[in-house]
Amino acid sequence: MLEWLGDDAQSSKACSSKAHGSSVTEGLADLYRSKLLPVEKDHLFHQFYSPELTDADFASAPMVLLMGQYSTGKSTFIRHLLQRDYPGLRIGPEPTTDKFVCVMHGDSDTTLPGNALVVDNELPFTQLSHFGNAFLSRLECAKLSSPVLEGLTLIDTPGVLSGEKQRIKRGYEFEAVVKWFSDRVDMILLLFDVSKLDISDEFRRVILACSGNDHKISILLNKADGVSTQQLMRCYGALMWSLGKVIDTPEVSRVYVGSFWDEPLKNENLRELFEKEENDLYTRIAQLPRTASVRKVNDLIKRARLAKVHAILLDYFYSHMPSFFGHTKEQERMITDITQIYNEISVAKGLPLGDFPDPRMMQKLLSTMDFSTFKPLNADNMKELDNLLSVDLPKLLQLIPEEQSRLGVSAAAVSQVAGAASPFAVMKENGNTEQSVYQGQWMVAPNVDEYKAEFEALEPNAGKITGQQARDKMIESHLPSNVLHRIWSLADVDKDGFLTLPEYALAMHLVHLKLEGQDVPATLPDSMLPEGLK
Ligand SMILES: Nc1ncnc2c1ncn2[C@@H]1O[C@H](COP(=O)(O)OP(=O)(O)OP(=O)(O)O)[C@@H](O)[C@H]1O
Ligand SMILES: [Ca+2]
Repeated sequence: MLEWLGDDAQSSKACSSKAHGSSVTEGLADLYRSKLLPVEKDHLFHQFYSPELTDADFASAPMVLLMGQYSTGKSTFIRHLLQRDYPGLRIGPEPTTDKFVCVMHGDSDTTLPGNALVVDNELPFTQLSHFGNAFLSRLECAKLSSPVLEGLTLIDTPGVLSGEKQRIKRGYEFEAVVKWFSDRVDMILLLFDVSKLDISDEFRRVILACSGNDHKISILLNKADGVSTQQLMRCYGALMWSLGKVIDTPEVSRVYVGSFWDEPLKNENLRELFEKEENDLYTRIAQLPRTASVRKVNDLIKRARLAKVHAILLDYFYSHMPSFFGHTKEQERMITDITQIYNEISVAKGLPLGDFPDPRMMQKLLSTMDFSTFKPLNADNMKELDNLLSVDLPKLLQLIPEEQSRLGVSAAAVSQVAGAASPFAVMKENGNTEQSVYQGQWMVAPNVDEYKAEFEALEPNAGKITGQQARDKMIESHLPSNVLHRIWSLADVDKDGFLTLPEYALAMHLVHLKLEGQDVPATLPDSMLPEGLK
């Protein structure tokens, strides 16, 4: 359902893997090492803020972080997006996911425990080792082959429960981990269940941990088919109201309303809206590989500006230490007066106050340090850093549109409908791997005769019914359109946009199987086609 590129699966693979190893990301890694890292090292940047960046931090696929209170449908959403389960996936009405799971592309299905994940230098998770063993035992990587994951990594998270007990039981700082991820991901999806809109204190803290990354937040109002249209409108209002108390400007975040799974809709009234919303969301997600390059450059700009201010700040502390006596006293004075010092430096050097680090955080860290061990500014290194900010990074930003067109990443291709003939004009199927019970044969084969009367009642013309006629009939099942679309793609065997009786029988048989709880097969080998279609 989420096809990265046009029709040609092969070329799409080639392009999407190239997209992360692109010249922009390589250029960024080189610039970081030659022009920013020296300043970071001179002035203990890694002790104050975040560790040294690795090549994997630059080359990694874009990431989407899914968060929500328990049972809001996070894991189900991932299954829906991938059209299959990830290894180790558990779904249920009780709190089920108890780990952070990095769901990423791999040639075969495997899971990797947190300890192994954080020592893999090829992956952008090495810094997570700082959160300690209690966290690592709650971290996992699930690898699987999926076209969606070729351009994207998904982070499933444990549902947020309310209550102090859960906090203590965890043994690691949930919010700090969320902050780490939210700084690095490209999109944060906050899931809500229409029937449980209250935001617990715990979840509020988790959302607050994302602050500074508010622009990455999208909201997903899930299970929306479970209420009437009128109730839904009320829910929407109530959600914005409660979010307004947590996020500064919740109206800026896009809210996607729908029911993100493959089951029949409980309320048909809003089918069209849900389809459009789902389509919009998937188009947004499909565009992430493209926007990720811009995000990476912007993140580096942010980091470089902070490193500059930080270097000047530490140089100030160093040069204001008395030469002989009164070290401790002077140091304490500077820590107390830190905001005044910020102002002084801001004016003297023309640096915006917004670039300065949180003064309380600085006061805490500085209180354990000896200012006389800091280094004065290295003029050459600072010149390189200024050059990075004023010349190199802006130049790199300009390169991005060109690179994107070369890679051929086209948003239009993503939301393109599969074969104009499909009356379920939603999304493309994704050619996923066969995970179902079929394995090339029916348990109960479709019986064409059974559907004859039904088919005749639709008044076929020259032995065929139109896509529209089939649509009206198939929609009676209340199945969501993406499922009906997949069924249609399998049943319209000759792809002429019409259904003959055997094709119709095949379609309705698949509809009935789906309603009985079986998955729609990914492909139908000839041996599974009814008589008359082989
Ligand atoms: N769109 C939907 N409409 C109705 N029910 C749904 C929908 N999506 C998921 N569910 C049901 O909600 C329950 C919770 O789903 P799921 O386990 O995916 O949630 P979760 O957010 O991952 O939960 P946890 O935080 O506990 O891991 C399951 O019983 C699932 O079948
Ligand atoms: Ca889950």
